[in-house]
Amino acid sequence: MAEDRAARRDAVGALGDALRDLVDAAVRTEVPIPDLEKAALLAGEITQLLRADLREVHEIASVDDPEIGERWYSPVYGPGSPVAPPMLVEDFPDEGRCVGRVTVGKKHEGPPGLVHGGVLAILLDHVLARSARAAGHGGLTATLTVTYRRPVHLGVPLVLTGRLGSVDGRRATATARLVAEDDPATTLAEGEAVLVALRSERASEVFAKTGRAVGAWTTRSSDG
Ligand SMILES: CCCCCCCCCCCC(=O)SCCNC(=O)CCNC(=O)[C@H](O)C(C)(C)COP(=O)(O)OP(=O)(O)OC[C@H]1O[C@@H](n2cnc3c(N)ncnc32)[C@H](O)[C@@H]1OP(=O)(O)O
Repeated sequence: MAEDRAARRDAVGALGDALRDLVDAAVRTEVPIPDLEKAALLAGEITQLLRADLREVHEIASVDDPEIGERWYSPVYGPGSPVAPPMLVEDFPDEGRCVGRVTVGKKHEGPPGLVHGGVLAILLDHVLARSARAAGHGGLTATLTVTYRRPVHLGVPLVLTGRLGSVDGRRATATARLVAEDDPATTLAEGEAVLVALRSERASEVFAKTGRAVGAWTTRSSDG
């Protein structure tokens, strides 16, 4: 079974890579209209193939690991997600820190040539929540503050560092910083968040429709 899941994860990742290439080509192409029309038909055929067996919208993917918290279709880091940049994230739980590495492409453009501010917010939110989660203080984002200091260009390798700050009961704070890999001294954007772990009875209520225990995403590790 474990081997089946590993093989499926590989296949999901390969499809994700192919679809991200497709999305990149789709948002950059200047081919003639007949070619656009042909591409739309071909895309429809792929959709039909995949729709033969779909999860319900609340169902967790068979490739996911809700106990650890990894999600194969995360819009931030999911190997299977066509909309994920995707960001690669490394956890340093003992330091309450995580580091994300990402290069944002055309599909996430805001002002011409620049990364959309909302996309920067999702990337910051992820490393903020994840730095707390990695250190055992998982929770939902209650507040998120983003400060945009410099324009962030498409196609530039970026590094995001999230750090757990204080922990007080179910509430934790975290801070994050975004820089270009080749200019780590210049802050491009900063994030601050308050993360609140759900009470376990509330978590059961909120996530009932998934039919699974999802503590990895919502509660402190000490809550089980
Ligand atoms: C390996 C893979 C990793 C995976 C890593 C995962 C990364 C995923 C990142 C995704 C993060 C998200 O997008 S999360 C999704 C977006 N966020 C949400 O959907 C949250 C929606 N909001 C809510 O459900 C609620 O408002 C909560 C849970 C935030 C709080 O409700 P509650 O649980 O009833 O809280 P309550 O009892 O009132 O308060 C508990 C304590 O928190 C404080 N508190 C509550 N709200 C706030 C607030 N906005 N600012 C300050 N403090 C607050 C209260 O004062 C109290 O402190 P005291 O009196 O005890 O001192």
